[in-house]
Amino acid sequence: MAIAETHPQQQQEKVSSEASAAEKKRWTLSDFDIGKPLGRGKFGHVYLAREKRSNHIVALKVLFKSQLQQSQVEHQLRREVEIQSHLRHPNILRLYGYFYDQKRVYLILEYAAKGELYKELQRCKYFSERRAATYVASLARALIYCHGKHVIHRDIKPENLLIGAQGELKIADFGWSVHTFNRRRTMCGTLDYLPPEMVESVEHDASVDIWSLGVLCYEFLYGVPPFEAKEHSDTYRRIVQVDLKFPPKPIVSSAAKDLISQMLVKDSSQRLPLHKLLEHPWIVQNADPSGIYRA
Ligand SMILES: Nc1ncnc2c1ncn2[C@@H]1O[C@H](COP(=O)(O)OP(=O)(O)OP(=O)(O)O)[C@@H](O)[C@H]1O
Repeated sequence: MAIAETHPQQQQEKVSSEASAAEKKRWTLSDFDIGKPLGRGKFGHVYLAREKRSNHIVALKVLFKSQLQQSQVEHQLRREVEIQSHLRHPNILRLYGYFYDQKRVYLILEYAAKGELYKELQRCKYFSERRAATYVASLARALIYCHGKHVIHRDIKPENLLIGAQGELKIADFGWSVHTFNRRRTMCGTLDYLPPEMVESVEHDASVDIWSLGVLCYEFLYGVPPFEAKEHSDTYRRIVQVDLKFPPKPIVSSAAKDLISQMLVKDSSQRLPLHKLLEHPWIVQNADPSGIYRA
């Protein structure tokens, strides 16, 4: 598929290695037929679009440069594009490429046909254990993949999750993600000189995603996040104290509560590692191995 070949890194490499070769293809708006609006975000709009040559359906996110500049998020966007365009996983929304004109930046994204997860959660109030476990397992797999590439998401929540055509979950927003080792350091081999606390800090930092996944698992099953409170300061206090309570309704199995309790642990080194999560009885018994929830 033509469109998959053109993430920015590849464009860059091709341009430098084939400097004298024929002009390298770059995306422009005229490569796409624009369809219905899919939604709007803080910085622009998202449209259904079709790449004319391949007929491939994508979501085209149009961001206004002026708004990005005003909110000083250009740096964040650059990082998001750099990170997301290099990730290939069935549960991570693909970013195929980008282009820009004078006023706008365009992101060519995988189209998630079933839309936003948080709307589904609002509609259902809370999910069944089968559905929640299937989603949690697929997110754990996606995060294991990210962490293996030293990428920490840091912002796992229902608003950042989309649902694909088959019902599979897709992590969509990498705006707060970080690449924990800069490439020079790893590639030059200076890793050898890093002290243990810095080597360990990768694992250590990655455990923030385990916490967020625990919060998300709770929210899937109860319909509200675990440390919710009227005032910000109360939520803050409840998080710091890990004031975790399981309400009597809806009824949730003790296996699910056990898993959540093992993820929402204050000492980050004691949180259940994601590969262990996949072996937890609640996941094994409830998650659909295909990663697809069928109603
Ligand atoms: N790849 C996609 N496939 C299908 N629908 C999408 C896709 N990306 C975005 N949308 C829809 O467009 C809406 C706006 O997306 P966008 O990412 O711009 O904003 P947001 O995530 O809601 O907010 P923010 O501006 O804070 O990032 C989403 O809420 C979703 O409904």
